[in-house]
Amino acid sequence: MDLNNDYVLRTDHLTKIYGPQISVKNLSIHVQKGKIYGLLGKNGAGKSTTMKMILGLIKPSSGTYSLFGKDMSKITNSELKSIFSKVGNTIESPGFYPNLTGTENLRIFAKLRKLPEKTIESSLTKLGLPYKDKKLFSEYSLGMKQRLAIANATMNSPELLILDEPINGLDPEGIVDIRKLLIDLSQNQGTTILISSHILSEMQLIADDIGIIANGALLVESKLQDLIEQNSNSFVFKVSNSANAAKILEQQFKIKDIVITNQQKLSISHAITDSAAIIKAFIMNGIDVQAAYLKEGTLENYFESITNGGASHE
Ligand SMILES: Nc1ncnc2c1ncn2[C@@H]1O[C@H](COP(=O)(O)OP(=O)(O)OP(=O)(O)O)[C@@H](O)[C@H]1O
Repeated sequence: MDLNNDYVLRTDHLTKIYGPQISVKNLSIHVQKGKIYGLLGKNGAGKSTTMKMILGLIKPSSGTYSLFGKDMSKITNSELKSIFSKVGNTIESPGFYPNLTGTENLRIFAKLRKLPEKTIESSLTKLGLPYKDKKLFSEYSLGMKQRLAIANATMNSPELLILDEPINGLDPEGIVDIRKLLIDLSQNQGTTILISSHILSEMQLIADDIGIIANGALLVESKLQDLIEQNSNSFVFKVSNSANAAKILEQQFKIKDIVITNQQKLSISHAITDSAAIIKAFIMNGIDVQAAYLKEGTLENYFESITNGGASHE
């Protein structure tokens, strides 16, 4: 990534230790102005802990971070207030009152921020929630609760929006709505967004940049596009003898970029068009073929390969 860029948020070796547990380890991430940054990791990877440190909800054990160019370990209380007035988030998960409606709940937060009534209506409408209806928060579905949290976080048009797993619990229609909203906020309003998720197919559709964390440590930080291009399609064969199969690919088909995964699996690091001819050649040489398929260069496949196991899909 371009390290000379204009960062709205930057962490520098941020670390959080709970007793024997290192929840976040030397994490340095760089979030550029107006971009959507996807913080990706399995459950327990350290995403929420990172976000809580950035929001000042928990204190880092070591390391620093800056918001809007200000080193947060060196700022005054009044600067702190003005910086956080430009940040919206869904992590503090405002104690929404169960016995109030969505509108009544947002009205409380709007009053605290001195926002007019019309922002409540427009925030709710943008998130597909009813304005001034009778449904109590306690009767909301998980998806509606998520939408209300995002409506609350975006109500004061924050410059930086920090969203912890905002699409968890949403139905497909809800996911599309949130995707459109976030892309609109980033592209048309210049909002910078840090979003955590383990739903990689969705992150591939919205993120500009990504950081992948595992066991609290950053494994990779990259422009999403670069990462997808560098990890393009591959073609996989599951066979009875991968060493012999590799020889046939090299000698008969002049294919060079072959990766032997194990005795029964190998892949070619690009898409191929003559898989039928290859399978025929394998069989004629006494090699059984259990499977032959194109593995797309998706974020999900990349994530699986570097985290050694696969994303959580719950
Ligand atoms: N207050 C705490 N005390 C002790 N350990 C904690 C505390 N908060 C988080 N942890 C641990 O730190 C690690 C990272 O947790 P964190 O919630 O940041 O992960 P996450 O990536 O957000 O995962 P999830 O998606 O499940 O929330 C986990 O092992 C968790 O058990």
